Amino acid sequence: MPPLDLEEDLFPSTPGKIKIERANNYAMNRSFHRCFTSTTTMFLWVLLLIALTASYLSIQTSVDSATRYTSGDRTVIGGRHWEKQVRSSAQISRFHGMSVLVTGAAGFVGSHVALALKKRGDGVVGVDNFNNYYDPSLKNARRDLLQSHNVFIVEGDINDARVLAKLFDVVAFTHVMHLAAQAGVRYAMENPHSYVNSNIAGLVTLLEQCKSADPQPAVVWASSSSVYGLNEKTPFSESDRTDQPASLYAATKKAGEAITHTYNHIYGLSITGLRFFTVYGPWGRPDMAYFSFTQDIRQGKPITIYRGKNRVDLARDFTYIDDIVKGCVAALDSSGKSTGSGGKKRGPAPYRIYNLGNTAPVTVPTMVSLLEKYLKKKARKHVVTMLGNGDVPFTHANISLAQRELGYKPTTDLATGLKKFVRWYVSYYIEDHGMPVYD
Ligand SMILES: O=C(O)[C@H]1O[C@H](OP(=O)(O)OP(=O)(O)OC[C@H]2O[C@@H](n3ccc(=O)[nH]c3=O)[C@H](O)[C@@H]2O)[C@H](O)[C@@H](O)[C@@H]1O
Repeated sequence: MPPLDLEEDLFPSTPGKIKIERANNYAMNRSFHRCFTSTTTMFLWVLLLIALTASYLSIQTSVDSATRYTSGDRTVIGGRHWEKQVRSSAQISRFHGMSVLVTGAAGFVGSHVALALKKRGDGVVGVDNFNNYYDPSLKNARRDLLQSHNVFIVEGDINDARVLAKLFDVVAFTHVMHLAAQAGVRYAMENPHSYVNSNIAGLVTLLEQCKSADPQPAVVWASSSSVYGLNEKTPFSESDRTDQPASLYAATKKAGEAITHTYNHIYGLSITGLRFFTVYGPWGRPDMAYFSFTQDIRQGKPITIYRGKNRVDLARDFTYIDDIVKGCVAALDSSGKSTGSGGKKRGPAPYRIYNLGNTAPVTVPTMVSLLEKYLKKKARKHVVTMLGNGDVPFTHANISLAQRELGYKPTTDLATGLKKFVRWYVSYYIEDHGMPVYD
């Protein structure tokens, strides 16, 4: 009689188990025969796989190197379809409109700025590496939103000079809105190299492309309020010292300001650096406190609130996204031209730095109580003394320079802005997924 569960014996969980447990001849013969047949089949499959892999690799090497990249929707970068999408996205539909390359276009600020520019008739092309620093599905959703407004986002890294060169081959960008960066203050202790990679190496790769382009674009880019570091003089003004950063993140942004200055000085690139102050709002970054607190409060999880020395509450000059977008667009509009071309400077070009804040610092516990109100749920608060993790106790922007030169005037206070954020959060995460709005 053959053993009943032969299949199980042929795939023993412990190698050799079959011999010990089932040693009758019939089983051995059948096993040997089956094993032999399956080994031959497997061998043939392996041969086939090797042949397929070899032919795939040979096709790939014969194709232009730039076409090896593929975009998120598997569009071949540099291919005809890709080029058509880039051109269509860069189409200007208003008199004296700009064509803008937005880096970090699937990010929080990038997606908002890209959409605002497109809506008023500028040509916009995005580039983003869709990394997983936070949930990439949120970035994909932002991409879908932009796509529905005919803004195409190329999936590529700003460190990839070939992708940037391809983009500039296809479109003579008048402006670059550079928002791609490794954000977050505390994460720099976990992954320091990602800050150097994006905020320094990536910035230089992008500037190299901009300086060589003919015509050169004007560059507007995101610096950070964190460059004021351990300063105690408030509010922070652009002319204040920025030589005592409290985090590696801040240090890379400060380095970015120095690097952009050299490209302005040597190559005549028009540069505007915007020091953003804790930007928040709909479609925001889940790593930021207001966002992660919202998630935790909703789920009944405890939140950790940092407190300064002597039990002083930490405070931030929280700035609403719509105000930031207006500041970015005004900076682009007023940027002035780069003077060089093909890597040669032909005269001095503007170099500007502005604070984009709200000028109304709010403490973290007050921010939490606003969230509690809008979520209709109490937070489980765990208050701890601020760790030496790169945080600064207080930020407060002096925005008079941006007010004067950009016409920047923030209009949204934290209560109004957080209410809008919670409304978006509920519609995006809860209503869209069929879950109850409030617990
Ligand atoms: O203004 C800026 O330049 C920076 O603003 C934010 O940095 P931060 O102000 O630290 O924003 P959050 O991480 O949202 O923290 C806000 C406040 O909440 C506090 N916090 C954060 C996290 C937490 O678990 N508990 C807590 O009390 C922080 O100490 C801080 O005072 C952004 O995350 C940076 O990318 C940006 O560059």
